[in-house]
Amino acid sequence: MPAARSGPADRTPIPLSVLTGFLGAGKTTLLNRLVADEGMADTALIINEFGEVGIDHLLVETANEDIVEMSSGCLCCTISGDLIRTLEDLVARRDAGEIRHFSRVVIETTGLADPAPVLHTIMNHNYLVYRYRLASVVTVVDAVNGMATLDAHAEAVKQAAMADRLVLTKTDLLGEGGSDGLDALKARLRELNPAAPMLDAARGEAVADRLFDAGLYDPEAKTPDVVRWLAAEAYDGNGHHEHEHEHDHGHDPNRHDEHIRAFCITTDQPIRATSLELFMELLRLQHGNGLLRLKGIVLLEEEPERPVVIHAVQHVFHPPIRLGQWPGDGARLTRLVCITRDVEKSQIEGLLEAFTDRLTDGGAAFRDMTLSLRPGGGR
Ligand SMILES: Nc1nc2c(ncn2[C@@H]2O[C@H](COP(=O)(O)OP(=O)(O)OP(=O)(O)O)[C@@H](O)[C@H]2O)c(=O)[nH]1
Repeated sequence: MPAARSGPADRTPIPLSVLTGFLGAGKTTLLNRLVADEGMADTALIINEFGEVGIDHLLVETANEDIVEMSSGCLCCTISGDLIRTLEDLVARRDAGEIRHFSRVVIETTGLADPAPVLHTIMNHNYLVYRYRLASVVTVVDAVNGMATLDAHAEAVKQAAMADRLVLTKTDLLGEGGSDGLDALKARLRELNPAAPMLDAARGEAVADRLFDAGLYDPEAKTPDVVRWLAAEAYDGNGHHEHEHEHDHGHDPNRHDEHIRAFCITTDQPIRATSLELFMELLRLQHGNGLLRLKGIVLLEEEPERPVVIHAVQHVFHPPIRLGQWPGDGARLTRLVCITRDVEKSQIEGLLEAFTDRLTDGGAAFRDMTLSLRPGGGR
């Protein structure tokens, strides 16, 4: 196996994407196409079994029993032991130059899997959290059965709501008159998840670069591209996506979608660094389960010119990242985009206000009472 390493090991955290989607949605079919995609050349793909992905014709070299290299350069590996071991092993072999250098990891989850525990596993691991960072959640949705699956399964709704990219499969099977159904499915997905681009697999749109380069960092420039990542404008406007349980549009109130909220909270009130930590901690404790995704850029009182980027998937918060300057038009505004299940905008807004309110000195009471519990709390 050729080693692509020269000099010291690259310690830049490796972007990691999770590919999910309901049973039979078309994950394996998509992966089959992707392993031949040149855009996968620097990717290590983690799947459950080689048998599921018909890779034999693309196989170039077998590094060992768990890892094979495709003609595209994509490394394909099965889970050996558990996911933690596989990820540790991959990065150790890359550092040692035993396998081809890769700069992206994609993990395929099984059909019923909730992607959150996969991310928890990695982000709660003392070492892996520094070697990998979440780039994107990609959710495959079947255009033929998608509506029925969303009606029947809360997990499918959750998978769609927490995605950074949505891939529609089987649109080729819709035929004449199928476009109404497709439009309705797209509208439903858009309401669940206002910002995630939808890519049509049958039209060849689901290529590696469009699927997996959805993280905070611009893959070319390797600098944070917060404006693209937050896509805060997708949550603006008519408030339709913030559907605060009005039940005025004839939906079955038991539909799983009715539990999902997608909204953006904006404020020009700065927050102190310690208050931000407490805000995140309380958010995690009170609403972690329902916080499907949270992405944000935050105005700090101590250093208003250097915003902090925060990112959470349910109970797990990434280590915050401090930027050198404000992105885009430079407006110094805290923006939090949230996709939640059974958590209202007013609940998160209220919590943030408690920590930014000048009258209460930015939640001084909370801070003073709780800081002693968190020795050396900041990252
Ligand atoms: N016509 C058509 N068939 C598709 C497409 N995507 C998937 N299929 C078919 O749908 C079936 C299920 O696809 P898979 O790729 O196995 O689905 P999966 O999500 O991996 O399924 P699980 O591993 O069971 O969760 C297979 O028969 C595929 O051939 C598509 O875009 N068009």
